[in-house]
Amino acid sequence: MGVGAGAPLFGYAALSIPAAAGLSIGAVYAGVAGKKKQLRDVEVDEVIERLCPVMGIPEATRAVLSVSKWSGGTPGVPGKLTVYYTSAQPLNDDTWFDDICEVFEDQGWGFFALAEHDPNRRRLIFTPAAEPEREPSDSEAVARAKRYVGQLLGPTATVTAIDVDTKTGEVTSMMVRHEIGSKLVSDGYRTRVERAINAMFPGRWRAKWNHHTDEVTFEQRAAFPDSVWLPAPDIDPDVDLLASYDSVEIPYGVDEDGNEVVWRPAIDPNLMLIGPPGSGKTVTAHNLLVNFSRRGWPIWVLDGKYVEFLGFQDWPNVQVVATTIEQQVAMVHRARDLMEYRYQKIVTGEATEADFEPVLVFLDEWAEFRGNVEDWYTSVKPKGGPRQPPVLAMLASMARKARTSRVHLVFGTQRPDAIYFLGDMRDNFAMRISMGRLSPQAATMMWQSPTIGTSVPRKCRGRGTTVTDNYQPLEIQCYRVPDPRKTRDGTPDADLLDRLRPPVTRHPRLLIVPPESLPDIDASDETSEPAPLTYFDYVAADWVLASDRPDLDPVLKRARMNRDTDRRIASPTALLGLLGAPETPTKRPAMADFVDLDTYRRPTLAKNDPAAAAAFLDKLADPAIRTEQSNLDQTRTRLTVVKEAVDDAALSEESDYAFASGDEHEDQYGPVQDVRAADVALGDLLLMEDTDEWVVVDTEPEPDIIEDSLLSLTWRSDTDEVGDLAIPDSSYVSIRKPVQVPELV
Ligand SMILES: Nc1ncnc2c1ncn2[C@@H]1O[C@H](COP(=O)(O)OP(=O)(O)OP(=O)(O)O)[C@@H](O)[C@H]1O
Repeated sequence: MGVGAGAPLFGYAALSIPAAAGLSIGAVYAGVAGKKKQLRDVEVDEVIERLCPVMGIPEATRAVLSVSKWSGGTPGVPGKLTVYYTSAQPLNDDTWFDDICEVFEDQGWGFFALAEHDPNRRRLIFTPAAEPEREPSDSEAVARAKRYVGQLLGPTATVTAIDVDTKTGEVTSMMVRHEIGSKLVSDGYRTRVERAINAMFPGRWRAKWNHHTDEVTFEQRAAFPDSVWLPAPDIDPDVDLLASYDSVEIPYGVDEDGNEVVWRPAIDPNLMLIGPPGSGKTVTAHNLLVNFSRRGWPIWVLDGKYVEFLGFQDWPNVQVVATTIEQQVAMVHRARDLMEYRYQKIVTGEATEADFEPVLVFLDEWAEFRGNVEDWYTSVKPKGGPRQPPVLAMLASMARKARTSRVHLVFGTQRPDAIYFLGDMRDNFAMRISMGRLSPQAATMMWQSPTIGTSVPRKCRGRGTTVTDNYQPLEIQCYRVPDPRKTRDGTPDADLLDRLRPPVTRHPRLLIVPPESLPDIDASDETSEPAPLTYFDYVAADWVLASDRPDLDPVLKRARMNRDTDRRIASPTALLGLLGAPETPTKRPAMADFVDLDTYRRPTLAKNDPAAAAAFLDKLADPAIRTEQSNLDQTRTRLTVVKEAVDDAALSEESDYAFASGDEHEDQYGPVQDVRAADVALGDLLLMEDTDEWVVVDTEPEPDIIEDSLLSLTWRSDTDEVGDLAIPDSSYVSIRKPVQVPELV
C-alpha cells in the first residue's frame, strides 16, 4: 500500500483549497464499497505524487487534485479530474497541460484533455479525450544524432528540427540552436564541426550557419546524378536576336540540389572551359553549342583537335567548323576583324552595340592549336614577318572587345595555365567551368583556392566546377548531349538530337576557300615556280557560302562515304598498299557523278539570307576596310611582307601571351611515397589499404575533434564515395602528391 489515506501527505499550508472543492482527504470508507474506494485512493495518491512537481508544488498534497465520475470495475478509471494550481507561472509553458495529461495517462487512466479553465478559482478540469497525435519517440539514429550534436556544439545545444529518411531511418537534416556562437566565429572551428558531422553521419553533409540566431542547419547532400541530358524546351526559332540578346540565358548543368546553372553572355561575355582529356569538356562545349544554336545565334568553331566538332559541321546555325590549321588561323583573324569592324563602327558613331547580332566563337583546345600553329608557321612565315604567328597574340584583345562587338568567345583548353590569366584576361573570362578534378595548384589558378574543385570524382564524367551568379565556385553536373557524328538513327540519342535541332537554319553554312598560289610577280622568266603561299595568304582566304562550292564541302564528302571507303580505311595493312589493296587510291569520281547538285540542300531561308551573308563577307573582305582594321592582314598581291607592315605595337602589347608548349600531366600525380600521416596534405591521393583504392584527401588534415590524439583525414573517391580516417599522426600511409606544373606558376 502506498501513502496512507486519510491524512495530508505532507503539510502543505500554502495551498488554500476552496471549501466547495469537496476534497475527501479525510474520508476513509469501510464496508462493501471500502475495498474499491481504497484502491482508488491509492491510485489517486500515486498520481498526486507525480503531479505535484509538474504543478511546481515542492511537497505532495492531496489538495492538488480532485477525482470523480469513476467507472468500469475495480478500481476503474475516473471521468473528471479537477486540478488546482497555486502559481499561474506554468500557464506560459506551452507543454504544461500535456505534461499534466501525461501523468494521468501514465497511471493507466487513459487520455485526457483540458475541458475547462477557471482562472478565478485557479482550477483546471480535465475530461477523457481521444488519443493525441504524438511524435514517435526518438529512433536510435535520432538519439545518436542528438548525442553527437551535444558533443560537438556543447551540452546546451538543442536539436530544434530533424528530418529522417523514412526508408533508411537515417537522419538527413537537422536544425540546431547552440550557445557557442563566439567559438563558431572562427572558420577553423566551423570547419572542424563540419568535418566531424561528415565523419559521424553517412553520406556527404554541409552546414548552413546563421550567426545572428545562433542556429545551424546540417543537411545531407543529395547525390549528383550520373548523367543529365540537355533539356529540350520549346524555344522560338524566329526570336529577334537583337531584342532577345540581353535576356539570353544558356543553361549548361545542375548543382547538387538540381538547380540549373546558366551563362548570361550579355553580363559575362566570354566563357573559359577547362578540362583534361576524358573529363567531359567536349560534351560540355557541344552542350553550349546546341544551346546557342537553338537561340538562333550564328556559331563559328575552331576545333583544335580537328575531329571533336565534325558532327556539328552541318548543324543549323553553325556557320563554320575550321578543321585545318589554315582554316583555323583564317577563322580567328576573321573573327578578330569582325570585332574590330564593329568596334570601329561604334567609335565613328555609325552604330551602337545594340545594332549587332551576337556571334559565338569557339576557340577549343587552344593549347593544341597553339602548338600546331607554331609548327606550321615555320613553313609559311613570310620573309621579314613577325617571329611568332600573329594569331597567338590575339586572344586577350578579342576577349576584351567581346562585350562591345557582341562576338563572344568560348575558350577551351586542358589546363588553366598562368598565361591565360595575365592582365585583364582573368576579368574577361569571369565565367568559367572546370571539368573534372583540379590539382591544388590548378585550383588556385582557376578558383583562387587550393581546395575548390580538387576533390571532384574522376570517374564521374561531366562533373565540374563553375561559378554562381555571385561568382562563388559551385560543383555541378554538366548537361550531356549526344555527338551527332557518333549517333545512330533510331536510337534514343538520335531522338534527343531531333528534339534539340533548331527547326530553322538562320545562318548559312560557310566555307573557307584554300588560297591558290600565284605566279611570282617578281620573277624574271616565265618558267619560274609559283611563289609559295605565306601566312597572310591563308589569313586572307575567301569565305563562300557552302552551297556555292559543293566541291569543297566536307559535309557533302562525308555524305557520300560508302562501305567500300569504310573498308579501305579500316585496314592499316591495306592502307600501306599491301595485301592486294590498291597501292594508289583510285581517282575519285567527280562530285557531279554521284551528287545531284540541284538537290543539294541550300540553307533554309533565314533572316540572314545567303545574299545578305555574301554581302557581309564581301564587306569583311573589302581591302579598304581590312587595311583600316588591321595592318596584320596582307592580301595575296602583297606577297612579300615587310617588317613594318606588321603592327608591332599591337603584338608587343600581348607578347607575354607567347604561349609555352604544354606538357601533358594526364594523371597529375607523382610517384607513390610512404609518409607519416602528419605529412599528408589536402589534394594528395591516399591509398585505402582495405579496398586498395586511391582516394583524394579533400580537406586539410586536422586533429580529430572528438579524439584529438588522432589525426582526421577526410577523403573522396573517384566514384564519389566519402569517408574519414582517424589515425595516429605517426602511422604510415601511401600517398601520391599532385605534380607541380611550371605553366601554372
Ligand atoms: N555531362 C556528361 N554526363 C555524363 N557523361 C558524360 C558527360 N560528358 C561526358 N561524358 C562521358 O565522358 C566521355 C568523354 O567526354 P568528352 O569527350 O567530352 O571528354 P573530353 O574531356 O573532351 O575528353 P577528350 O579531350 O579526350 O575528348 C563521353 O563520351 C561520355 O561518355
